[in-house]
Amino acid sequence: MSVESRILVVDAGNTSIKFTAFEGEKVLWVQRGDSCPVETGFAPEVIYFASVRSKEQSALLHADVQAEFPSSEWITLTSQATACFVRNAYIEPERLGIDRWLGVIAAHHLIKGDAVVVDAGTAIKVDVVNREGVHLGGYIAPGLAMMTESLLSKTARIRFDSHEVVEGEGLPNSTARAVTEGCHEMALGFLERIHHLYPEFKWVVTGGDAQALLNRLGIALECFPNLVALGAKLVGDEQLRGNK
Ligand SMILES: Nc1ncnc2c1ncn2[C@@H]1O[C@H](COP(=O)(O)OP(=O)(O)O)[C@@H](O)[C@H]1O
Ligand SMILES: CC(C)(COP(=O)(O)O)[C@@H](O)C(=O)NCCC(=O)O
Ligand SMILES: [K+]
Repeated sequence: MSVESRILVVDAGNTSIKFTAFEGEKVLWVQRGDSCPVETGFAPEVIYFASVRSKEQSALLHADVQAEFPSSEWITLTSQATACFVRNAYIEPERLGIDRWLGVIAAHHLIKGDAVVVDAGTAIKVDVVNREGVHLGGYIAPGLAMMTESLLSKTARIRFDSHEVVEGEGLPNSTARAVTEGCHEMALGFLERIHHLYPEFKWVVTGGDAQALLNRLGIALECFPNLVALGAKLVGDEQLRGNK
């Protein structure tokens, strides 16, 4: 594979799909959407595909992307016991979400030390990996939108318009603030409890809701929006070298 190889990473989460175009190690562009970007002028030699969606949805997305890039080689990434000098904590390694696996691998290679990885998306995932690259395990909790949605769908009177969600002073004094800030506090309390256990670890955050959480979290952390894509690049490149 040439140094300037063109790679497309497809990271399909349960809410959105992130498409990341690499030329060598450089990220040319990132697009978030529900289907493959078209007319990008980008011709990837290889596509690294990471999906946490169902087999059926993943197959449909595979077909959609391959139709846009028919001559590209395809590598579907799956969670393994080891990859890129990282060891998976799961008893059944393949059951660890591929987004979590790739985030842990990227964090290990970026931080090169003890790290806690927070990925705030459809779900909020927290994974711990030590400086030796041993994944110690982690948590899955509902994401911010999922928490709000569960309150709306399971109650008769929790109803509010998006324009009612405003920054306020003091305790929430409206349904919109009570729900929005209650869900934030749930997530923040969850993360701060874990921080008490791993205060010396470097905290790394990614995911579409990272910013929504970051500015209220009293923890020193670093945001890597492309963490999962970077992990996919590392794992895909290792697999590609192994196949040569
Ligand atoms: N352009 C966007 N489209 C969709 N969700 C977005 C966008 N920007 C931020 N978000 C937030 O990111 C969350 C999805 O985060 P993401 O990490 O993409 O989820 P997943 O990987 O689980 O699909 C949404 O719940 C939403 O709050
Ligand atoms: C927990 C997840 C659904 C999170 O996915 P996302 O929030 O990106 O949609 C995904 O990591 C997953 O399907 N995990 C499998 C179960 C596990 O990791 O134990
Ligand atoms: K994700």
